Parts: sequence; C-alpha cells; structure tokens
Amino acid sequence: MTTQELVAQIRKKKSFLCIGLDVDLNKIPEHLLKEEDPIFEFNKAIIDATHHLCVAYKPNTAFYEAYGLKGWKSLEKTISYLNKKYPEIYTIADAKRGDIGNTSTMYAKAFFEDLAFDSVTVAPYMGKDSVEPFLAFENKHTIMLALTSNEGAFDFQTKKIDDLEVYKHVLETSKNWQNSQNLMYVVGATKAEYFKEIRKIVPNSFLLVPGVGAQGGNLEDVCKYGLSENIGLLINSSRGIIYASKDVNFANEAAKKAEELQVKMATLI
Ligand SMILES: O=c1ccn([C@@H]2O[C@H](COP(=O)(O)O)[C@@H](O)[C@H]2O)c(=O)[nH]1
Repeated sequence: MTTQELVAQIRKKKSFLCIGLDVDLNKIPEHLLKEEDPIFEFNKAIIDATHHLCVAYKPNTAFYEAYGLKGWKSLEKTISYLNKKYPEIYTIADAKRGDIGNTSTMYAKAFFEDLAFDSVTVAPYMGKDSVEPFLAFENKHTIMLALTSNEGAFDFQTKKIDDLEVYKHVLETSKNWQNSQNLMYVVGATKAEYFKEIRKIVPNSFLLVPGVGAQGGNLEDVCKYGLSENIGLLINSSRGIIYASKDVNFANEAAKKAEELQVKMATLI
C-alpha cells in the first residue's frame, strides 16, 4: 500500500488507530480454546468487529512464534484474511528484524512477499546495509525503531554521541538512505515530550506510536506535536483493546474500546 492510500483511508475513517493483535492463549475467552485454531478465530472476531474504526492491524510476531508452527499458521491465516476481506487495511508485521544484507533480504521476502504484509518493523542497530534491503521493496514500508516506549529506551537511545542523542542520529542518518521514502519510525507514546524535537528532524514521516493504553501513553499528548500535514501518525493499542473482555461478547467490548480512541482521533484531525 502506498503512503497516499494510507492517508486517504485515515481521512475517510477519521481514524489513525492501529490495533495490535498480540494474542496470548491465556487471555482469550475460554470458549475459543475448543476451536481448531483459537488464535485465528480470536483475530477474525476482533477484526470483523473493529475494521471500520481503525486503519491498521499490527500482529507482533512473538505472540505467534511462541506457539511454533501452529502459531505461524495462525499468523498466515490472519494476514491472508485481512488482505482478502479488508484490502484497504494497512498491515504491520511487528517483527523487529535486521541483519547483514543478504539475511535482511530474506526477512524482507518473508514478510513482504510470502506473507504480503504492507510493512515490517526493523531495528537500526546494524545500520544502513541491514535496513536498505527492506527499503528496496516498492510500496512496502520499513518501520525503524527510533525512540521506543520502554524504560530501557534511556539505556542507549537518549545517550549522546557527538553531542546528539542516538535516536536523533537514527532519524538524521536514515533520511539519506536509498529509498528513504519507504521509511517510517517507531516512537513510543510514553515519550510524548520528545515529539516536538522529532518532528523538527522528520516533519512528514509516518510514526508508529505504541504505548497508548496498557503502557499509560496518552493520545492527546502525542498528537500535540506528533501530527503532521499528512497526519503522519499510526497510534497502536494492543492489550487495551483486544482484552477488553473475556466473555462471549469480547469482540463487541473490544470495538467499544477502539471506538473510544477513534472518536477522540476524529476531533484531532
Ligand atoms: O517501542 C515499542 C515498540 C513496540 N512495541 C510493541 O507494541 C505493542 C504494544 O502493546 P500494548 O499491549 O498496547 O502495550 C506490543 O506488541 C509491543 O511489543 C512497544 O510496545 N513499544
């Protein structure tokens, strides 16, 4: 999907919500555990109940890899359900990959070609030659970690090298990489006070913002400086939406949580 198509969907739905599909079998309604593929049945119900309120879904691959081959099959079924039934929806494989060039190309093929995701998250630590193989894919986005939502972000990302914080180096340097128009960045909602500085470096880039909901990030605080001319934000909430309830009405309860965020978003754009 192109960035323009993503922006058009955001404007149409008045939503820049991304729902995280981080499925933990200990947290889903018990009646689903009798199904052949409980993870897929859970995702399908959540997607059918919330697709009109959000523009993107983000399965974190860890939650699928943890269940081995079965989990990977559930991921495959989920992305193919989304691509067939809701082709306008933007999809993010939150896999945080990146390696030497030829290995990165294989990661990119796995997520962009085999699974047909629109985007994948990558770590910047191995530098340009580890990220450019992802950027070479047309109409696919590579979402690079810049300033993450966790406490450990202060261990390295905010430390200075040559008088500039590491996360700023990540943003500044990557702007000059080949096909950098295909880059987006992860910035945690728990770091709202950093958005003003970040927008000075990447005024128009899309930012994937996890941390609203369970991690305590605040939508309005992020939007104050995070919104750009083309909206430029995808705000993710996973546990805060998908685990709204454990009873048979779980999908409707999740939709209510998603709607709370979407209604606020509509007033902000
Ligand atoms: O800095 C980061 C990068 C990624 N994540 C991921 O986003 C979701 C957040 O889930 P919640 O349940 O809404 O807290 C999850 O998949 C994380 O691995 C992040 O939180 N922070």
